[in-house]
Amino acid sequence: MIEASHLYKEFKTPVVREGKLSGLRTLFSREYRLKEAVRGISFNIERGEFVGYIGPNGAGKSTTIKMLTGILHPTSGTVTVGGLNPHRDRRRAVRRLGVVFGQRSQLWWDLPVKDSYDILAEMYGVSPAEKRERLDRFAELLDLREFWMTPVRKLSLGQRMRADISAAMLHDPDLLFLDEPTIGLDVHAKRNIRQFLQTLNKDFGKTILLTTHDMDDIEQLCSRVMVINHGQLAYDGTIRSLRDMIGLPTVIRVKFRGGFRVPEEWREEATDPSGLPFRVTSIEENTVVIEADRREIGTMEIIRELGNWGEIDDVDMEEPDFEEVIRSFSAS
Ligand SMILES: Nc1ncnc2c1ncn2[C@@H]1O[C@H](COP(=O)(O)OP(=O)(O)OP(=O)(O)O)[C@@H](O)[C@H]1O
Repeated sequence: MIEASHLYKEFKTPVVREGKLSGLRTLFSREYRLKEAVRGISFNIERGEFVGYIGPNGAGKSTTIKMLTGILHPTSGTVTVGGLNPHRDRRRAVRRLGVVFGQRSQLWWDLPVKDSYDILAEMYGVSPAEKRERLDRFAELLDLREFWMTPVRKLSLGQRMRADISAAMLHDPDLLFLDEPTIGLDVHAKRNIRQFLQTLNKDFGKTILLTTHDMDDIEQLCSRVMVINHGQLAYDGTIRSLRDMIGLPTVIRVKFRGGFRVPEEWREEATDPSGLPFRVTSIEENTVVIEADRREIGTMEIIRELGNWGEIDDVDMEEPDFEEVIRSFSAS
C-alpha cells in the first residue's frame, strides 16, 4: 500500500546574518545551512496495517508524512502510495488518501462544520447519497450532530478533531495519515478518537499510519511500530520486541500466600547481583518486587524460581514505560 525506498530530504535554509541590515544581507546571502531531516528511509506498509510512527522531537516524522502525502518532494528516493507517485499523480493520489494534522485544521474556520463537508464533497466528487451515508455513519460513531451547525472556530479541540477526521474520510480513502491526532485532548476525547480509528481499521480495512507522542495511542492501536531517530529508521517491528530489544527492566510483583523465604543470594543487599538474571528491588509484607531483563530470562523461569521461595498467590507484571523506550532512543 505504501512503498518508501531510500527516502531522503534535506532542507536548505539561508544562514541568518547578525548586525546592521542583517535582513537584507540574509536575503542576498549565498550561504546556506543544510539540514538532513530524513536520511534514507525504506519501508513497506501492507493494506490493512495500523502502523505507529514515533520518535523524539525533530526526528523527521512530519517530514516523512509530508513526503508520503505529496506535500513535500523528497530530495532523493522514491515513494508510491497505492501504486501511485504522490507528487506526479497528485490528483489521483489524493483521492486514495486522507490526512489529518492535529495542529492544523483543514476545515473552513468561519463556516459551520456541515458547510465544510459540502465543499469537500464537491471537491472530491462525492455524490450526495454517498455523502449522506458516510456522514450518518461518522455522526453516529463520533457524535458529530451536537456541533453540526457550529462554526469550526467555536469548536472545542476534541470536537474539531472529530470533525477533521470525518472530513479526511469523507471521500472514503483507503489510507489515512494522522499526525498527532490526540494532542491536547482529554481522556474521554482520546478514547472516542481511538475507538473510531480502530473501527476504521478493523471494520473498514483502512490502512493507517499514525504519528503520536502519546504512547497509549500506540499501545492500544498499532500492531506495528516504526521508530525514527535523527532522520533514520531505528526500529521497525512489534512493540513487544521493541521493549525487549531495548532491555528496559520489566517490574514483576509476586505476592505470596503465607510465609516465604528469599534465598541469600537474591536478597536486595546481595553484594554481587551481576551474575543473577533478575534483581530483587524490594521485599514488602507478603510481596517481593523484582526487576528482570526479559532478554535474559523468560517469565516462566522467573515464576518457577520464585515458586521455590514460597506459595505464589498472585503475579503482576509492569512492562517498561514506553516513554522510557523512546527516551532511550533519543539518548543514543
Ligand atoms: N521547512 C523546513 N525548513 C528547514 N528545516 C526544517 C523544515 N521542516 C523541518 N525541518 C527540520 O527538519 C528536522 C525534522 O523535522 P520534523 O518536523 O520532520 O520532525 P518531527 O519528528 O515531526 O518533530 P516533532 O515531533 O517535533 O513534530 C527538524 O530539525 C526540523 O527543524
